[in-house]
Amino acid sequence: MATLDLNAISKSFGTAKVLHNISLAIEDKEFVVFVGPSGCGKSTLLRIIAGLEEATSGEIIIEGKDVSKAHPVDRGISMVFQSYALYPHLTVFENIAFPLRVQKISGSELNDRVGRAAEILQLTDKLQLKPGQLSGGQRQRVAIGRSIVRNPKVFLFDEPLSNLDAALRGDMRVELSQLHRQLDATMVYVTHDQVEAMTMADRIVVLNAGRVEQFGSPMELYHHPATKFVASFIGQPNMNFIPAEVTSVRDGLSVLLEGGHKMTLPVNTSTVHVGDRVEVGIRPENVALGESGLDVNVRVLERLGGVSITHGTVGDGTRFSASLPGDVPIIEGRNIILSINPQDCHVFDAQGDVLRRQSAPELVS
Ligand SMILES: Nc1ncnc2c1ncn2[C@@H]1O[C@H](COP(=O)(O)OP(=O)(O)OP(=O)(O)O)[C@@H](O)[C@H]1O
Repeated sequence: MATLDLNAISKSFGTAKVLHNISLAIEDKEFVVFVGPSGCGKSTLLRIIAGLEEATSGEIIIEGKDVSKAHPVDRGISMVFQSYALYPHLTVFENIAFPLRVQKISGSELNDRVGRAAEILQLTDKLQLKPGQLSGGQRQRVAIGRSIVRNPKVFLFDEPLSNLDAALRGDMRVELSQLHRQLDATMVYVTHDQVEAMTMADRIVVLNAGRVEQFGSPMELYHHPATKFVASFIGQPNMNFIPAEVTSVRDGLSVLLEGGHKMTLPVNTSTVHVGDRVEVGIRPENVALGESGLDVNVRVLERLGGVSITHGTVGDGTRFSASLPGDVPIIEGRNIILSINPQDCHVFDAQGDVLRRQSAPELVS
């Protein structure tokens, strides 16, 4: 298996620049997920790694070797597509064996490699069926089997679960995580689904408009988002953002939140001044019903059983959601007071960059 380094990758289609100077060092056996909204460039970046698209500038290094100009089949990578791309007239066995036949591998080696892939993917009793006789999840496993038999250095996945229904997607997430552990392989996975990114990745690359917003472990991104974009993309339900005015920068950052609540937050104040506008980010799960705190008008209450999600507003109508205990005694239309621990707040400047916490070490983004 292998390391994968991207050095200053840029890509333009005509005059449209879709990737800007992307550098990433992916470690051996790492499961890295590229996540971001539609059009941010994640598929293009994956296709450049695969050799299906050429970068305008920059280098792709696999296991220390520059493969930027190498043909896709010579890069030691294997890609699993969203559309499975199975041959309907061939059996599962022949679909999985296909890349080996192209490489003129036959006999017992072919049987062994297909057999091993089928075993890992629990397809052994399906080998004589045709793709049309399989469920969506089983078809996706056949597509993955076709990757496994090639013993690639790096596996690439382009939204492989997006054609599956929600329940099956959940199952396949677990299967893919197990597969990663079993194969001990370097994997790069593209999705727009932050839940897939959070649950499967060793590290996540958050892309926004062709740039890397942040590269870090799921919990780093959750606890220490570098930008408002990352903060709003990672975590369910989404983080709340309340406009605020800086009232003091002595002994922490004191702010007056829209709606009148005052707080002093333990963040680095070197780049903000009294009178500046900032936004305070608060996760729905970081609040509790209290005696003093944020005054929220509850518009809608969603009882999910174990938790209740309230959707409401503060101040002049800024939306605010809270995740509270299932049986919480709340009535729609009434106001509630939510207490907030200043340690749980994130503060973003006018550019959307986070003000680092005083206590937290600087994180490399
Ligand atoms: N062959 C192409 N020619 C011109 N523009 C392209 C081409 N391929 C992609 N683009 C543009 O590049 C940008 C990035 O596309 P890309 O498919 O990489 O985004 P994505 O993040 O994977 O989005 P999605 O989740 O919708 O697939 C988009 O603006 C897209 O229109």
